[in-house]
Amino acid sequence: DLTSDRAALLALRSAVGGRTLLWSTTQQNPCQWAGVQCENDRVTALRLPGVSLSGQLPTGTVGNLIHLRTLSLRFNSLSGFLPPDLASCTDLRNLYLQGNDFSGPLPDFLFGLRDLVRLNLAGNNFSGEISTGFNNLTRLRTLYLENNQFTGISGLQLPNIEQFNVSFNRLKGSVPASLQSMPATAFTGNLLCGQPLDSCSGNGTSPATSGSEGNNNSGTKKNGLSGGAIAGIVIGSILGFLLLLVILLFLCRKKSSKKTSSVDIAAIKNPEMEILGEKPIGEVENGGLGNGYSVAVAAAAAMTANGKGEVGNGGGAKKLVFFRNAVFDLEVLLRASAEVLGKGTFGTAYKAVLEVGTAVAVKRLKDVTISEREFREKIELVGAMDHVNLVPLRAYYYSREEKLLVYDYMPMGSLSALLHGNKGAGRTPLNWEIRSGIALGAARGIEYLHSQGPNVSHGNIKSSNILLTKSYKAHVSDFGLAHLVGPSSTPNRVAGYRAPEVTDPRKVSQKADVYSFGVLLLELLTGKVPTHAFLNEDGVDLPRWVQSIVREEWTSEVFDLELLRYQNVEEEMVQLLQLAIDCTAQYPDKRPSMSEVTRRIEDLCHSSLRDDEGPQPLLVHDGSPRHAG
Ligand SMILES: Nc1ncnc2c1ncn2[C@@H]1O[C@H](COP(=O)(O)OP(=O)(O)OP(=O)(O)O)[C@@H](O)[C@H]1O
Repeated sequence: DLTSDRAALLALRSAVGGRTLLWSTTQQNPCQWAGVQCENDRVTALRLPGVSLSGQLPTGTVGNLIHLRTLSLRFNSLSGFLPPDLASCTDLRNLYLQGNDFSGPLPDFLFGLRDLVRLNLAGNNFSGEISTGFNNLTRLRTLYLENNQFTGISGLQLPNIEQFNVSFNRLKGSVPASLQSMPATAFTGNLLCGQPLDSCSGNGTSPATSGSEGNNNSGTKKNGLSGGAIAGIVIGSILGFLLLLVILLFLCRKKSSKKTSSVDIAAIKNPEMEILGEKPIGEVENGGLGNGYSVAVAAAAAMTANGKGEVGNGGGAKKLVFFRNAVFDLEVLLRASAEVLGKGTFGTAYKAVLEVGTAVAVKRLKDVTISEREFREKIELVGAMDHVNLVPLRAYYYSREEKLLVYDYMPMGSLSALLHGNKGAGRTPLNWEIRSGIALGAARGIEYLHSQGPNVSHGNIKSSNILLTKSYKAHVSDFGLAHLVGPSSTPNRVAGYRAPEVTDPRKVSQKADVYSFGVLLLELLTGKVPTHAFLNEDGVDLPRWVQSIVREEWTSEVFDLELLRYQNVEEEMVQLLQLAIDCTAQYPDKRPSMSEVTRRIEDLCHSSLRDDEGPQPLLVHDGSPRHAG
């Protein structure tokens, strides 16, 4: 009953201490204690992540909480073996023990916990074989065992597993057949071979064809190309050749019209502009709203010269180049007015609202020091990026005097404004769901950029470059612009996000993007602005401030008060915090890749949605009860 559960919790408190000491023993009902959750007068969930528990877990503590469904003791300093009486907790579905110092081989009783759905033992000192006992756990969907000392993995059959990682152990041999569809990152940092890693043949230790899993198919598959693959290569080559031909023709054509290319936008003889009596674009900078001129009008003026979204075929002017089909009517755009959205590193951004109500954002770049050719090459690459979590660049305009970029307008503005803007009444509270969703969207956008090649990076990740739709979907903006402008135009406010190794803002590596993203995560979690202002206030930057607090084991002190209202997600918050800390590691090599970052955020979003199996089991159509997950 609850009395015995209370006694078990008190035994835990006296054995491993930590912030469980804050539990009020005068309170008879343990269900009120931080991290404890009850149902029907029994403790069903115990979550004590990052509360500096230390030492060995003795029997008679968690093992006596026999109705536990979720046990989370992650990111503490627990050590030694797991208590054998944990075997009594047969209702356990979620067991999170990552980030401790547990050691020894995995105890057999673990494989008697048949209801286990999620098991995370990553970042401990477990050793020995990853036992085939796991094959008994048919409900298991998540198994994280990375960063331990495991030595063997053969015979593992987990056909239902969805999330799996055994990277950075001491595993040898071939990857078990049932796990070959997992990404290679699930196995890296071991001496494993075979799909999805390199083929086993050649090293003599564990050839794929004679591997313990005996997957002969995978061996033969790797050695020869199928007819389809050969046909694909041939067709691909022909298409590539044709593409090259088209590019060459395009370049020749461009060269022949080079003489006319210095005509700028203001010089375009456009009747619409004369009717409107607009000022030249150079006067806009200080005028902003109300000077009777809009950048969009200038852009539209440029666009209407041939009515097809391209200026100057034969007129001698430059082109406003669209990357995709024009989504707005140019005639309508002509009548749009612009308002200043703000000045940024690369120039001023304007919002142009069309008569029909649609809006575009137009950015006027300043300090573009690179040549026209280089600019066009780089901006073409930017325009080619296409992902749901990027702000699409619709078009650009280049002349000696003016460089304009036309983007989709994002109605909810930036994450920065959302986090640090209106703090008063009427503000929409930013709950965990919104924040973690933004983190995930932004991560996916950046991951996509990084997937374009090892040298493709964003270069300017920060909260004012994460723009939001009405449903708070995150879109990464400004990608690639850092490579277009001179170093002089980088203001101090970027400094809070910049990785320590970055000296030239035009040369920002992917790992430096990861650092900036880590700072952004910290900003999301703490609600603090990572600028120089912050640095002056506390004498250290945001990553170091957070690290110092976490080191002092007061993890929850760092979180934004608005977030702390959502106690049931503290586990996920701590996990995201840990990720942010990993991303802001001083040395680039120690930081995770963006795809790893995305995966980890996906996992924790996943677990915050499905971590708790509520008191009411879900009913499936056949009427039998089914637990979520
Ligand atoms: N497509 C867009 N939709 C809505 N708002 C935008 C859009 N692009 C930029 N903004 C907003 O306009 C303002 C100025 O943006 P801009 O990108 O020029 O500068 P920044 O993001 O503050 O700094 P940086 O230039 O270093 O990225 C910012 O508040 C930004 O959130």
